[in-house]
Amino acid sequence: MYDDELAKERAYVDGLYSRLDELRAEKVEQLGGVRREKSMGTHQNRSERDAFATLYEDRLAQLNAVDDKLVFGRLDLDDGQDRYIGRIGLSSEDQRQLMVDWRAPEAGTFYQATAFERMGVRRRRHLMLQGRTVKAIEDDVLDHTMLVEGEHLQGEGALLAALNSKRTGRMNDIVGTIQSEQDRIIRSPLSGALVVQGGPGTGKTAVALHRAAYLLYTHRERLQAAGVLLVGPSTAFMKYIERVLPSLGETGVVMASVGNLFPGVRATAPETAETAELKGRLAMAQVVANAVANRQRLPREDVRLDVEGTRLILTVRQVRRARDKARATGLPHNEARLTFVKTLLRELTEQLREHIEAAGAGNNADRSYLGEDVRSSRDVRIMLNLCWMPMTPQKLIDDMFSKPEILAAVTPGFTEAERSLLQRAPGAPWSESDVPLLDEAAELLGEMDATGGRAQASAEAQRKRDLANAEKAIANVNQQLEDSGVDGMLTAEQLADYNVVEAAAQTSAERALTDRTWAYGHVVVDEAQELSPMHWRLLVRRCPVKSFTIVGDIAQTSSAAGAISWQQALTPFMGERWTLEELTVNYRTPSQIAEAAVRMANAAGQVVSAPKAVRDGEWEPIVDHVGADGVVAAVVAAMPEETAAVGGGLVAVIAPLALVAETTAALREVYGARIGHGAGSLEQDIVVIDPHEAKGLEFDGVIIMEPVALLAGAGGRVGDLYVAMTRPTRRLRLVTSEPLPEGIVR
Ligand SMILES: Nc1ncnc2c1ncn2[C@@H]1O[C@H](COP(=O)(O)OP(=O)(O)OP(=O)(O)O)[C@@H](O)[C@H]1O
Repeated sequence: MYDDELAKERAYVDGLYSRLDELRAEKVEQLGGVRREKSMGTHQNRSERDAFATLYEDRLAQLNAVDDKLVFGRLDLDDGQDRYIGRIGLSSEDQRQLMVDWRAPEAGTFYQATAFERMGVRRRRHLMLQGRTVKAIEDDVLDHTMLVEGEHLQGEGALLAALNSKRTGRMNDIVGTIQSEQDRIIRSPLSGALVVQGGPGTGKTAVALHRAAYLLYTHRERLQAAGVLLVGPSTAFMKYIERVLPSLGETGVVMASVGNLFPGVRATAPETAETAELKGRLAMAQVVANAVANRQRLPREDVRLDVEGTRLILTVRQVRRARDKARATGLPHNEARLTFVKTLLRELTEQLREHIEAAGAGNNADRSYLGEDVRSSRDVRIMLNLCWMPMTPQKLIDDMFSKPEILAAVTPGFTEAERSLLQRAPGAPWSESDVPLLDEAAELLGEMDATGGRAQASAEAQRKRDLANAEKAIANVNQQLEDSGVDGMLTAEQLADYNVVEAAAQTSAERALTDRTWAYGHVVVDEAQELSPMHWRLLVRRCPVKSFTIVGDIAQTSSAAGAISWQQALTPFMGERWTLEELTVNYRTPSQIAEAAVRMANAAGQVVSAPKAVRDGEWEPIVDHVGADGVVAAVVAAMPEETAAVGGGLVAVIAPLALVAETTAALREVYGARIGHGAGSLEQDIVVIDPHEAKGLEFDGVIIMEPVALLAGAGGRVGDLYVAMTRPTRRLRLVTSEPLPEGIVR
């Protein structure tokens, strides 16, 4: 019986792959066609062909990316029809539906139907493929009249098979085994902010990625031009997840770690918890505003300026009036500078004219050069810059933190201790908590080129005003819709429209990455508990319609600037416009290890959501007590046992930052290139990382070094140790020179 069914499914799946190959060949043919014609015809013809070429290339890339496990399910329905569910939709040449895209409404029952609520489904079949071959099938029979003796197919559950598979250092999609509580979240409406709270391993990252793919599919018209931004905690994490969306047939999502959210800056410098917390406070927005105002200075007294041998006087009053006029434009600093400079140049030119006329010197021809004389005077240029210096965000923030007199001037109300937390050397590398400050500065400074390329500056200023108007209009429309109880997402089209500013041949994603003012249609934030209020302020700027998916676990917060509750973190930015969903099942960590992590957190006085683990493991956590100088050696000694236990899987050593380098070196002496460390080293089978880098990742086996140090480094929170303990899918070992934190051992 089973073999017959298997043979039938194999034949059907062969047919699906043949169709996929046919479509691929078609696209290759079409692409070849437009490429051959490319150099001919008018400019318009060429650009049309370029557009077609891009379209075919995208479709071809999508067809290539979905090859692995193309299909994973089949539904048998009450009406006698069956329906195959796969990564994309496929139809035969005569438009017969062969396979439904998992995101289509009619595929929803594959994830939602239960024996209690069948939703018209008699049987759900999981097809488990290896390469292009169906290796096994497994049925959930929902209609019990179908349960004929001997017909109920057995086999290891598709879910457990996925969970028990060895980790590769890259996240896989879960499209074949999405559980119903996850599916409900993935398919939630687009508008507003959705917060997904869930303990470790509950699939938050998986859900966030599948939701991004779902939203792009379901709201393609609204989202394709504006784009979707996905924000994660670190570059190692972004690398870990980077293959998931392409495997779901989506390549257009813009992905950025928190440190990369400001174009042109890669912020990775470490920083103390106290400094990060202080820089993350909302009060820093005012500090940055003060720093900008500080660059709009008045001279202490009237100044004399030399213009071609003539002495002119610039009064404090004149400068103040010009400053007020420039500020009244409401433009950002660099753009308002034009008004400031023009006003003073005009007044100084007038003064020069009066001097020359009074002296009876010069003729009309000379006078036309007066303006130029004033503009090119060294004294005048220096004075104008001193009073209103054009600035880049980088220079503003760097000066503010490295020049004590500026720092003191812009931080009234701060204590000396707080100022010393902010102080640093000029040109010091950027940290993650600098990113929102740079963004805030860029917002207040505007574009640099305000006097040089005037046409460009005024076009840019016009664009900014248009953008601001559109945002205002959106806010109004949203408010009206909200007041009348209607979903407010009509506005994404408008967004898309005003993003199409310089419609170049770039994709939205490419443009969005380099454009700080890009307004996304939706933003997905992973590990969101780590974000400071200033980070949230930046993210809301990136998505004025406030359409967000926010996933995280409050108990895993380890940043001192991070969230204590979702309410506290989000209310300042979203008001009450957010809803909370919870995920309750832990798919990663075996019960023995998950329970030890919860006991440890509880013993430290922290309440954590304790999701139910779907699997029991083979081992309780293993503990090695060693002398203070024996920790590194103990890790090296334990490694053969650990790698053997996970049989070729991935092993991670999670160490306090201070021990990472020494441990990596000691392990390399034995294992050479098998040892990776730091971001992007997940291809090796043994890695050494610190708790920050471990966020969001998972490994077959984990060795934690000095758990007490992880607790101590986290400023009273259990986040780092809790995160580290919940990374393994199979085995956990702790190597400690101090008494173990309470709760870990039963
Ligand atoms: N429905 C599912 N089917 C198969 N695997 C799943 C499913 N849900 C989650 N998983 C697997 O469970 C593991 C944990 O998922 P994920 O990393 O998304 O959890 P998380 O909630 O983001 O965890 P953390 O907060 O601890 O980083 C991953 O290997 C993921 O593929």
